Amino acid sequence: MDDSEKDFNLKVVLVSFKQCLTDKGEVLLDHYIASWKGLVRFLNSLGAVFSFISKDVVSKLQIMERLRSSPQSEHYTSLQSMVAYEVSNKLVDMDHRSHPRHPHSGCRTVLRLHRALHWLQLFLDGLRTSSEDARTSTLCSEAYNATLANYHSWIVRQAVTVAFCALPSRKVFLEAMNMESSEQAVEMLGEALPFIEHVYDISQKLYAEHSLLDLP
Ligand SMILES: CCCCCCCCCCCCC/C=C/[C@@H](O)[C@H](COP(=O)(O)O)NC(=O)CCCCCCCCCCCCCCC
Repeated sequence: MDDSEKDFNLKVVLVSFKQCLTDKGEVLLDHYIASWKGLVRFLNSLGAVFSFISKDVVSKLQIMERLRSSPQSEHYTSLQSMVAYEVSNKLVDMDHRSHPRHPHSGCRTVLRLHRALHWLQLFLDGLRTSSEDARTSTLCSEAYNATLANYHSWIVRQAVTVAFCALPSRKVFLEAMNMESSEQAVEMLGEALPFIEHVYDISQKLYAEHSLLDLP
């Protein structure tokens, strides 16, 4: 963790998920993208071993930013408006095709990030509730095996497992959050997690209602 990251506070990133939600329960895409950019910045601070992961997230965020700055941008203000627009205009590949027509639809791109948000939620909760001597790599892989692993190829799963071994101890990880103490970091996780869970739950319900949870 180099000094320039010292002023970077994970709490700001995790709590920023709160801004994604409107009082009507919409998930605003600009804030969703901004929160993910914060997560990528934190991930990059953990070391180059995770660069293959952050590169994939950055490429997906770029797809979403292109949609947000396209002539159709007003349809992409929220996940709800995005789903309504892409589904009603048949801009989403609903099943595997030999020649995908919409390989970079907003719906399928956000679905990949949405699944990763579930991993993050389980990992952070594991970090929060585990004992002092818990191994971060175990917490990470347990959360991964319960979520993203189900959607990844064998090769990706192998690469991820190797990357997990590079993770610092729980104590060092909590310190990397730039809070005063481990206790403060655990408390912060308890405050921030509900915001992530709320965004995840609303997105999950939206995707389930439109049968979009298995987009290729
Ligand atoms: C803290 C260490 C971070 C461990 C991250 C665990 C999840 C690892 C997932 C690795 C996948 C990377 C390779 C990409 C595979 C893609 O094929 C695959 C599918 O996309 P496609 O259908 O377009 O191909 N991509 C994905 O599933 C997206 C994966 C995104 C993973 C983001 C992981 C979270 C990053 C934020 C970490 C911040 C940690 C903060 C903790 C205090």
